[in-house]
Amino acid sequence: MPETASSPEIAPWRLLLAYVRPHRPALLLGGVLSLVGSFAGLAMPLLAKTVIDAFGEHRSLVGPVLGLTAAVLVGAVVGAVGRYVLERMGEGVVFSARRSLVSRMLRLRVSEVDRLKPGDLLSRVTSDTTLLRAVFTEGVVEMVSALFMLVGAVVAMAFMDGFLLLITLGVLVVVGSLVGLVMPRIQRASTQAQVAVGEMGAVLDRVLQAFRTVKASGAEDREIATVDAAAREARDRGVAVAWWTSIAGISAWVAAQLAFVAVLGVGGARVASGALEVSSLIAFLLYLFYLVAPIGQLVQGFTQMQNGLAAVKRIREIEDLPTEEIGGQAAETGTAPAGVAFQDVVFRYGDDRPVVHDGVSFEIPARGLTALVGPSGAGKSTVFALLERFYEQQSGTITMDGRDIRQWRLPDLRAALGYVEQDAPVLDGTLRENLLFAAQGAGEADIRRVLSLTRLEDLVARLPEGLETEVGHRGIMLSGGERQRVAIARALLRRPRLLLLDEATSQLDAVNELRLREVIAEVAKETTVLVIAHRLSTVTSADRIVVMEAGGVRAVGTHGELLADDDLYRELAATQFLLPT
Ligand SMILES: Nc1ncnc2c1ncn2[C@@H]1O[C@H](COP(=O)(O)OP(=O)(O)OP(=O)(O)O)[C@@H](O)[C@H]1O
Repeated sequence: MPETASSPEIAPWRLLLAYVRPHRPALLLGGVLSLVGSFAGLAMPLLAKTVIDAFGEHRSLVGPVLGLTAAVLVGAVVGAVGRYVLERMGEGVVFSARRSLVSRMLRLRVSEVDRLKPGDLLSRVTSDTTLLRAVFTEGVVEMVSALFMLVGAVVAMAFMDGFLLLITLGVLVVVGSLVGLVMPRIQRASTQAQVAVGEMGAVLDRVLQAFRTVKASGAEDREIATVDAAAREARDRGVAVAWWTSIAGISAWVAAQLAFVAVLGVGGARVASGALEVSSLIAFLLYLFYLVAPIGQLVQGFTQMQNGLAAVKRIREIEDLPTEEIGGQAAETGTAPAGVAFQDVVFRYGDDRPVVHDGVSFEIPARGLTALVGPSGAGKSTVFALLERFYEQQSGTITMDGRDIRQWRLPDLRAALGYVEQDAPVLDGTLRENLLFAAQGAGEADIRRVLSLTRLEDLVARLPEGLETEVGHRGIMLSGGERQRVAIARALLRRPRLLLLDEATSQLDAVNELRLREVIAEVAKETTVLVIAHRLSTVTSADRIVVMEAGGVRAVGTHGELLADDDLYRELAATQFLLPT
């Protein structure tokens, strides 16, 4: 399977070969067995001729009939084994393509995934990879064996009667040209069909992501119509493939019939004149029909090839996207609370996007609670995204422990951070799996400590199977406050040196808010905590508050200092944090 990225100019068939390279022995074995099967098939008319000749010459039929039977049996068995070997190899190709695609996908940069539609990505991993299987089982090998049959039949026919062969070949050339005209249309339609299936996945994904909103907005019918339009497009493209394939098929069939009539007429005359034996004419006609199947096979194989090539291009588009660079050398980074600093950081999400950070500078010492506040869109969550190195700033420096985070090895940097996103998701699985998600090695004592710290013991006691209870879509749905504390517990189990907590904007009830404040205060005693704060309780108990506005840092201070000195903060406190004025 291809390992390297950025090779847009490589021809798709080369990419296809790269997938099959590790499976060459199986392809060879399966191919040879299939050919042997075809060869047995090819011998059939000749063997039939020996039976007819023996009959005509009053010789024993035992030998020729046994030969014919053996050819049928051997051909069937060997062909079946060859087919199995190829199917098996096809599954292997699909498996390795899926594996490499998934591992590539999870290592993509966040900025790349931002631009992709999840549903389309899903369809590339599931349905496009499936098309690779058919390329080798029904594509390449069928085509090779069809060619073999064609050539074999033509050679055998040449031995029997050159003149009749000329007639046959004339018809074949006409068919070949017709099929050649149709092929590019099949190719175009199959690419469009796959794009349409991907698009349908993307539309469906959008609906499922916002399922409740769709229902609450009464938008079911409209969304059904959107999915329907995408499905219709996929169907139309599929029908176009079927249309052109059958045009190619019927042309081959009509040509064979025409050739049959011509050969029967001319051949009959030649038999009458004694230039040709009856048995040879029969064998010739059998071979003529043998040509029909391989031509159909060629058309079918070519269609599969086109599907596969289109799929390989779509798969490759993902494989060519840049992945994260791990960088640096593994280093012992300790477990002490970390200090961080932003210096003149300038950042935008893309070259054509507006500036989000326009010279952000602040410093946070190790240990204690720092609150980031500011109007919506000021760039607070972006501070976290940059610290996690989901994106890279265009200029300026971000340091942790005084060292530029770009010099850190990425896994080391992230291991030092605990990250709780706004509306942090609960993953499908047990509560224990959710807690251990970021720290697989954590022990029972660690779990108990974190559960007590995040005030989750009551929840665990209430759940029917405690930590082993399934939560999320397939199990018990947790409340907003519980989800948030589970997310904090998950981040804390990592023993972060810096905890990044993006408070959800949704209002928590008084009990949950008190619990959250206690949790944050306690965690801040042990480690550095940086909170994007939307609540008064978090802001007032912070050691320092960084006020952000329009991509810059406007002021830094304690709640009291900022209330006295900063107008924006006063306004925020009065409105956003519900401070009595
Ligand atoms: N992944 C992204 N791609 C492109 N633009 C983004 C992305 N994330 C955020 N932005 C833009 O960057 C700006 C700052 O967003 P950010 O989420 O950092 O603000 P915020 O201060 O955290 O806001 P809020 O308090 O509403 O969460 C916004 O204008 C937003 O549209």
